[in-house]
Amino acid sequence: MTRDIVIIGGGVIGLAIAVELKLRGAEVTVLCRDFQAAAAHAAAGMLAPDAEQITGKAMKSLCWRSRSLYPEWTSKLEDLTGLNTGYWPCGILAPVYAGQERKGVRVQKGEAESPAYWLEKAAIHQYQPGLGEDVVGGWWYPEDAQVNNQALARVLWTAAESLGVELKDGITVEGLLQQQGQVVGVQTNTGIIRAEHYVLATGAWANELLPLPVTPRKGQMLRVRVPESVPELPLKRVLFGENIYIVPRRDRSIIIGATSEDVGFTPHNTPIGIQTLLQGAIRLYPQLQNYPIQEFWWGFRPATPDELPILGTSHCPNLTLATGHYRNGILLAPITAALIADLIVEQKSDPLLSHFHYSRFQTQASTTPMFTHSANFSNGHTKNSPLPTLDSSLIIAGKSFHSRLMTGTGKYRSIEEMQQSVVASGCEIVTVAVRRVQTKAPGHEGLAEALDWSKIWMLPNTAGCQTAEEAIRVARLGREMAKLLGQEDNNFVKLEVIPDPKYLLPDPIGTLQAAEQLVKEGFAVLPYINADPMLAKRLEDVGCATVMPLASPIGSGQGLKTTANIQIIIENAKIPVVVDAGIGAPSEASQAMELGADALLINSAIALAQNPAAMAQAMNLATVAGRLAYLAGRMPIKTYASASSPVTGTIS
Ligand SMILES: Cc1cc2nc3c(=O)[nH]c(=O)nc-3n(C[C@H](O)[C@H](O)[C@H](O)COP(=O)(O)OP(=O)(O)OC[C@H]3O[C@@H](n4cnc5c(N)ncnc54)[C@H](O)[C@@H]3O)c2cc1C
Ligand SMILES: CC(=O)[C@@H](O)[C@H](O)COP(=O)(O)O
Repeated sequence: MTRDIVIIGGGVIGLAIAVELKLRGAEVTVLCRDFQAAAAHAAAGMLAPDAEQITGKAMKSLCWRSRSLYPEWTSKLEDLTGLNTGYWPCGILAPVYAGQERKGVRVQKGEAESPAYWLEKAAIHQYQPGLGEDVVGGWWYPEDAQVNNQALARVLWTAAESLGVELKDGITVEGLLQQQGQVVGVQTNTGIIRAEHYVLATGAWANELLPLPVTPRKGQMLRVRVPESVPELPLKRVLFGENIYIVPRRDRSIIIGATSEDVGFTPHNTPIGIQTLLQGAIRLYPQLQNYPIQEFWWGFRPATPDELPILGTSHCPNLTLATGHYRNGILLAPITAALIADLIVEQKSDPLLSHFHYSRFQTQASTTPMFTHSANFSNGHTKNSPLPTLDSSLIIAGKSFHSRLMTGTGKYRSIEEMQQSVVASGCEIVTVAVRRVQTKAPGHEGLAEALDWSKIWMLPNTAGCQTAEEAIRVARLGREMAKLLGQEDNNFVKLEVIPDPKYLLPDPIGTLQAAEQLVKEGFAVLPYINADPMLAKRLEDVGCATVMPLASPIGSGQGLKTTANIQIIIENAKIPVVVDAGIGAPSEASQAMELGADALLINSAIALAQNPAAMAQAMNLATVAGRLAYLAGRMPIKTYASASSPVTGTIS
């Protein structure tokens, strides 16, 4: 059984899963950037699959199952905590105006598990006094309900705490550290945290960590209060109109929501947003106009292109996805928790989960292939690609990159050739020799200005440094250089300590000393080393961000001469392994990636090609091909031939 689980995200989904996993005996940690920023607090708390007119058999079934879990689930949480969730099976009334009847989508009683009743004008006004005069009828959904989502979020947090879940608020996960198809840790703002299994439940922010098609859909809300002069609760059920809903709580507050805006993570309430809500609410239920306003707020729904959640396994066997719940995350919390816990703890996959798997987005021709960035294919050939694209980002010191090819800037015949090659390579990281830029060495004049540093991440290198002390000094200059070029937060340095100009072989002792010091100073250190597995381990232990073993001497173009040692380094490293130097041809680039290298750094083979830009593109394709081949898994090598066509079952 999987026991040690980290959940990233402490919204309603992350906490519901945490509680469920803990109740099933797992050790659970929840890492949450900001509990208060979760959509869980911003929602209205409607449990409304019928009023929302959820279509699609699988989604309907998921929603109905979740709604039916609610009474037992909330009473279990209330027993655990002694707190109230405000669950209220109040039903939802959906009044309509002339011309707005929801023709053709009516759920009639008996058609499914969820009844709905049409009320004519007289009936609806009698059933719910105080509706706007122009309401001409409406649907009554008796099974829909509500929960006080803010109370629920608190109850879930308290339940998790009392069960012994480790709750860490204020922790941002900056990257998923992956090695050989597994998540081996998460890089956080306070260091690396490791577990056996990980759950991604970061709501609208999911694609900061994985290239999932989850985007924020902003919703603005407000709350009014029933004045004391009104003795009875005037509303005892949710009113659900076109683009407006009114949710009365038992504590006399009334929630009015919600806008649906595609504005990214733009914060704040806006006059137009609030005006639209107030107009809609007053038309539906006019007496609201005199109720005192208590509060405005906004939140971000995690939306997906098909408006369905992303649930289940991922490209890594020890990473489970639970995000993209869009408008129905409060409703779907109990079923999500149950299905995800079944999957992780019991390896039991409910058939429903197959409808919500992330891979549905990979088969659409128009969608960027998941986990592999299209920037790797600058001619766009991947648009309809049937390639297995189960790759994730390259993460170095918590920063994610889609391209696994890094390039350099030296040895080009002209700045223009260098610029074209960088573009053709699709690379996102370019290394720059700090000393050569500072001294404006030949070929390095105007270099800093030649690239668009808003798109390319600079990797300052300490080329030309013969001792640890020199390298430390140049690394500090490099950090300042990156800052001057607008990369304020760039703390990367490619550490080169090379005493000998003939073979350009790095000094292992000087490199280790400099690395230790630079890590202490807060650098993300990427040390260039001979392919020495022991040294690689020592550098990892002192906190380097990667190791960069050489394939063969710098600029030699001899290709992979250190295969066996690189293989050992890859096998043992928990940080990315970047094969650097000596790659001469795309076949060698591919070969290094096929071994399982996380990335490559190639300079001379591109700069010295007859057509550098074409070679850059070839290196790009080879890097991607090698990576895919590594992920796909090479067939075993056999001593003897083995017929390709089956011999069994043939006609004799
Ligand atoms: C205005 C509005 C009204 C809504 N009304 C309803 C409704 O009536 N009924 C309903 O069912 N649903 C409703 N929803 C939708 C529902 O709120 C969401 O679907 C649900 O809250 C999603 O839950 P979640 O846990 O996935 O994400 P969230 O609740 O947003 O939680 C995500 C958490 O992850 C944390 N996080 C993000 N990135 C990181 C990181 N890198 N490291 C660490 N932590 C991270 C965030 O800080 C946050 O705390 C509404 C949403 C909005 C905005
Ligand atoms: C630019 C740079 O950092 C080089 O020192 C690097 O090692 C690349 O080597 P090749 O030029 O052999 O690709």
